[in-house]
Amino acid sequence: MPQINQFPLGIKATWNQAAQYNIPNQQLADWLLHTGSLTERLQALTHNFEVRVLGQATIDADESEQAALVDYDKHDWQIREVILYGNGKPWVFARSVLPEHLCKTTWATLGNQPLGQRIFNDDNFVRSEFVITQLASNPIASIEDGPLTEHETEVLWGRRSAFQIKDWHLLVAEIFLPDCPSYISESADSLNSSVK
Ligand SMILES: C=C(O[C@@H]1C=C(C(=O)O)C=C[C@H]1O)C(=O)O
Repeated sequence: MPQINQFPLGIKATWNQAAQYNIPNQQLADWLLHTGSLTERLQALTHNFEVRVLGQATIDADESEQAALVDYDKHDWQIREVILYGNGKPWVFARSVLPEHLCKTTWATLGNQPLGQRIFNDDNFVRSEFVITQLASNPIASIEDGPLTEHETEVLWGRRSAFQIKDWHLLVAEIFLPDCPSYISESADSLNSSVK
């Protein structure tokens, strides 16, 4: 797996409601609007799953993220960027805006555990509606050496949603990278040959 040393990468995107897009197929729509843990869904497709933390630090969120967090000006925040790998391939680039208070208390030991393991094992979390984006370029292209992907995908799709737990809000954005199973037909033969 290539050595990765750039942080923050950021996500330069315009986010809109799903209804404003012509999502090319039902399978991709199902992945983009999946309300359960993305980590768990990906882990079910591979015996080799890994979270690679690109960085996590107390740095400013971008304008779009600040606008999406109603209490952005009231608290300190950390940016966390990770790549979720399946079978050694980069499947998802995720960027989260997290309350520094949670990062220093409840999630002080998060490290390279999936954030979803904390969120989806706590019934107090409430998820907002997804907004969707399409990216013309791969957000991790600048840090991946070697062939980026075997799968030709003109456009990359992503989603973002806010979570609330008690008085805290956080934002999670996930870009499905070219090798993500979300783009691979789930007919039994093609999926087994592509992602296992
Ligand atoms: C929110 C989830 O956590 C995943 C793991 C993340 C992390 O470890 O930073 C970020 C976003 C997700 O892809 C999830 O599994 O749905």
